Amino acid sequence: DCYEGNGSSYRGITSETVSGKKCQWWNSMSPHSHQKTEDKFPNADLKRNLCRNPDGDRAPWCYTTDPSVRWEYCSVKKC
Ligand SMILES: O=S(=O)(Nc1cnn(C2CCNCC2)c1)c1cc(Cl)ccc1F
Repeated sequence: DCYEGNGSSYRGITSETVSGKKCQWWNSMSPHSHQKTEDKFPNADLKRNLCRNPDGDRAPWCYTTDPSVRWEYCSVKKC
C-alpha cells in the first residue's frame, strides 16, 4: 500500500520502519515513553503498532522497538 500527501490520512497496516525495525505499540510507553496517545490524538487512528502520522510530519512514522532509536519513518511508499 501507499500514502497520499503527508500520510496524515494513511490507514494501512504497515508496522515496520525504513530500517526494518518493528514499530512500538502506540499505547505502550516502552521502550519509548511518549505523548502520542490515542486519547490525545483521537482522530489519528493510533491503533496497535501501525504506522501513522499524528503530528503532521512529512510521512507515516512510528516509535521503534529499538531502545536506541526513538522513532523512524515507515517503509510505506508515497502513492
Ligand atoms: O518525545 S515525544 O513524546 N515524541 C516525539 C519525539 N519526536 N517525535 C517526532 C516524531 C516524528 N515527527 C517529528 C517529531 C515525536 C514528544 C516530544 C515533544 Cl517535545 C512534543 C511532543 C511529543 F510527542
